[in-house]
Amino acid sequence: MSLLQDILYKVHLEQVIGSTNIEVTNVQLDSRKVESGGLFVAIKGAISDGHDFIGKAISLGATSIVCEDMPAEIKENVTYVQVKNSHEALGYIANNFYDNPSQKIKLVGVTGTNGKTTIATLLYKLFTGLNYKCGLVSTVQNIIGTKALAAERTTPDAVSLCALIKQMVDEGCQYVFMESSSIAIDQDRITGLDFDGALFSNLTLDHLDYHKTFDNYLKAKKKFFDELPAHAFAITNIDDKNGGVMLQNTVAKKYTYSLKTLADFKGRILENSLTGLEMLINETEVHFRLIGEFNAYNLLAVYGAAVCLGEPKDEVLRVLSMLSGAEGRFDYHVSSSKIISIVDYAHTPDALENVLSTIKKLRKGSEKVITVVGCGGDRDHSKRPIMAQDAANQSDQVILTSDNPRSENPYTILKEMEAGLNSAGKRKTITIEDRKEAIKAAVKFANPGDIILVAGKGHEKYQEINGVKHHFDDKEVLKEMFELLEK
Ligand SMILES: CC(=O)N[C@H]1[C@@H](OP(=O)(O)OP(=O)(O)OC[C@H]2O[C@@H](n3ccc(=O)[nH]c3=O)[C@H](O)[C@@H]2O)O[C@H](CO)[C@@H](O)[C@@H]1O[C@H](C)C(=O)N[C@@H](C)C(=O)N[C@H](CCC(=O)O)C(=O)O
Ligand SMILES: Nc1ncnc2c1ncn2[C@@H]1O[C@H](COP(=O)(O)OP(=O)(O)OP(=O)(O)O)[C@@H](O)[C@H]1O
Ligand SMILES: N[C@H](CCC[C@H](N)C(=O)O)C(=O)O
Ligand SMILES: [Mg+2]
Repeated sequence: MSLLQDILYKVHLEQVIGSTNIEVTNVQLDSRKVESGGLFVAIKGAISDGHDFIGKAISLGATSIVCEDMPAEIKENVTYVQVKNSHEALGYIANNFYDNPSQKIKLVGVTGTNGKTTIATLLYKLFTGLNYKCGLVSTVQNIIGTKALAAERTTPDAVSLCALIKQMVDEGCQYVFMESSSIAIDQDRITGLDFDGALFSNLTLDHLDYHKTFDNYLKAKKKFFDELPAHAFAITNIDDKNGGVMLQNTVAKKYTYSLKTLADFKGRILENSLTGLEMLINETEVHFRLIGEFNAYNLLAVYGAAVCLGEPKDEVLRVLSMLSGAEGRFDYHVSSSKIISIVDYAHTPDALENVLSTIKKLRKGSEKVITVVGCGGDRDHSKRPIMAQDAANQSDQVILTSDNPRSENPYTILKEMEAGLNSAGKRKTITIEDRKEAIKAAVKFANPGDIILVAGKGHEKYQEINGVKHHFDDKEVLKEMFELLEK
């Protein structure tokens, strides 16, 4: 329990009606979860307006309300706090309510279009390997020590996030590695957290449905670095066009990593094959189990962060060389008839291009590349035609299929993808809406030595159709089809 006046520390107040000298027992941004003695923060969202649920929150026992607009009806025994920005206020309130857990551990955040999960997961595995108890907040899962919890989003809302970090602190974690998605940064889900370090991977096309312009998307990522404290470190990929911009206005200690130019953490790829990466990192030669140039970047970022956190370089490289990546990221399998299948979470044009160019470089001879790919519904439309053509550019055969159609008609999504194909692309592409049938067709088309890429869903264990999540697992379906067709 805490006093409302303490919980409001750092919040920009406009007006207060009622006493702030009252106890708050729970903080909620969803009226349906409010319990007796609760503080309800009304947020204007994309779908609904939390201000419409203030009455409901009070009927469930809320005694404090934080809002941008004062309601017409003011109830006795309820304290109303008007703020300029409810999202930002919620960030500070959540941190104060949970007693600022991020100040009690080392917290490192990762942002960028692609690579966040990989980098955060590798950091978690590395520091666990260095004998620390660690927490992970990621798209695939959240982990406290060795206990895995399901993750609903990449970066949870401010209340769930602070509660999670508090649990990590209470259970003795010394480090927390987390993904900071651009949407979460924009919605102040990470406002008020005390970061010790931040990493930037890259910025390419995604989430324009939400951010509207590339400039807004860039600004959301940059806000993370602009708000870092001076004691934190900030590491950027200087080979990315926007890598420098990210650190322009930060007061944190600045570091760079690169595969192409001089940098604090400099890497060079000596060999890139299906057995892994042979790299020179700041003059030390190391072999890694991860595959592909994009993972060379991820490994450099992880190495840089570990060095910034004071770990001995040789020990970092020794542990890092033994690690595998995150589930569903370049997840590689060879069937009994020697057909190679790769499940990868590439769901942006850049990621798809990277995965396919990695596959291309790994090909030895005349093996065919068969790509199965779709695009998610209720997400950025602009990436759909581009991803179809990207797939066609670097594959011998493309099967367009459904990803998570969500509330959209899957055929509309597929039509938008097909519209991006040039005539050569059209000739090698077929569309099979049913994802299971699409994977089956790919396995049928493949001969020994050929490579099947199933892109877009990676670790996901479901397919979301009209608000219902049906069990679906690309790796499981591939296995089933190999068993069925290779008998
Ligand atoms: C577009 C977006 O990010 N939406 C998120 C956002 O919703 P919103 O603010 O628009 O909420 P809303 O539904 O309009 O409701 C407004 C407010 O009214 C409240 N409400 C609503 C109904 C009610 O009865 N009572 C009530 O109090 C809601 O709790 C909310 O506070 O805030 C909600 C609470 O945190 C999130 O659940 C919701 O995530 C939706 C489900 C989502 O799909 N988000 C995705 C796009 C997302 O966040 N992705 C990123 C990036 C992914 C990546 O690249 O890895 C992520 O970090 O996961
Ligand atoms: N550094 C990188 N640069 C470009 N592409 C990458 C990089 N790292 C991974 N990828 C590709 O992007 C896909 C997603 O990687 P990852 O899950 O690590 O990214 P993410 O930023 O967490 O994505 P999301 O925002 O959806 O959670 C991978 O499956 C791979 O195809
Ligand atoms: N975190 C990303 C994941 C996309 C994964 C893809 N399978 C899809 O459903 O579009 C998002 O919510 O936009
Ligand atoms: Mg992620």
